[in-house]
Amino acid sequence: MSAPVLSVRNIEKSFGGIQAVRGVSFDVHKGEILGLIGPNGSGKSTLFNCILGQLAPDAGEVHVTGRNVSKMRASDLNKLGVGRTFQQLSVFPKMTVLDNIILAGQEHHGTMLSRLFGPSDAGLTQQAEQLISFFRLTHLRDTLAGSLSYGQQKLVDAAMALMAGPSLVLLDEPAGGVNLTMLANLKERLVTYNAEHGTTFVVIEHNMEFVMSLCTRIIVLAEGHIIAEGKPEEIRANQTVIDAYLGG
Ligand SMILES: Nc1ncnc2c1ncn2[C@@H]1O[C@H](COP(=O)(O)OP(=O)(O)OP(=O)(O)O)[C@@H](O)[C@H]1O
Repeated sequence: MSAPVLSVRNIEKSFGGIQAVRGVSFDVHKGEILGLIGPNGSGKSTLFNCILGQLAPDAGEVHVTGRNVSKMRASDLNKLGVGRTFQQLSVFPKMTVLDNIILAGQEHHGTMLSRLFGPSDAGLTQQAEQLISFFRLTHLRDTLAGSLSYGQQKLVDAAMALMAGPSLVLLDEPAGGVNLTMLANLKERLVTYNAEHGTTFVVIEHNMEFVMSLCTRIIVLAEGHIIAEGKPEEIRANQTVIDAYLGG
């Protein structure tokens, strides 16, 4: 069997006296859409930031397709084929949808120097156009991103994360603040992208309906450790999970 796309091994992270993540381990295999859920303060963001090289864990390792990336910076992880979105939108409001997405591709492809003096495009426009079409944003291609609805900006954000042609994408609360119609659209597009490209997704999300319908497997964190893991229907019926959410 091939190496997991993502292997998280015994990650620990404390802030002063607060043990935010207490020895978390899990694997994610190619093509999975893994949901990472848990009550507020359970350690999801801290774990995400440790995986993505934005926080140095106190202990543990992160492997991407068998390679130890524990000490790697976020920008280098991106070059290895790991994409991400942020809880806060990362679009530039005064740039068009197309330019935002091309810029995300440029960040993946090269340094500032090569972007200034290298070929201006390198196929990025075509790739960006394809993603714009995929997310059904063609009519907004030349619109300034700042004038889009919040949900539309979330779609642009997702397209930006996919510009690197990543094998693994981490989505940080993709459904936050998005209306129901746009949410259904976002979910359907992510599922289709996953089916067409085999891209692996890991998703932190508070919206239970979204997570239950999007994910193939769910891991539940509480107080910094994993309390349950399984298919959405198993998690929905798990009494330990229900108790954790009710504060039991
Ligand atoms: N930079 C920090 N300094 C101090 N404590 C922190 C820091 N970041 C997180 N914590 C604490 O670590 C614990 C886990 O927080 P974390 O944000 O990872 O949880 P979460 O599950 O993502 O929460 P939420 O769902 O509310 O975003 C919390 O007790 C939080 O207060």
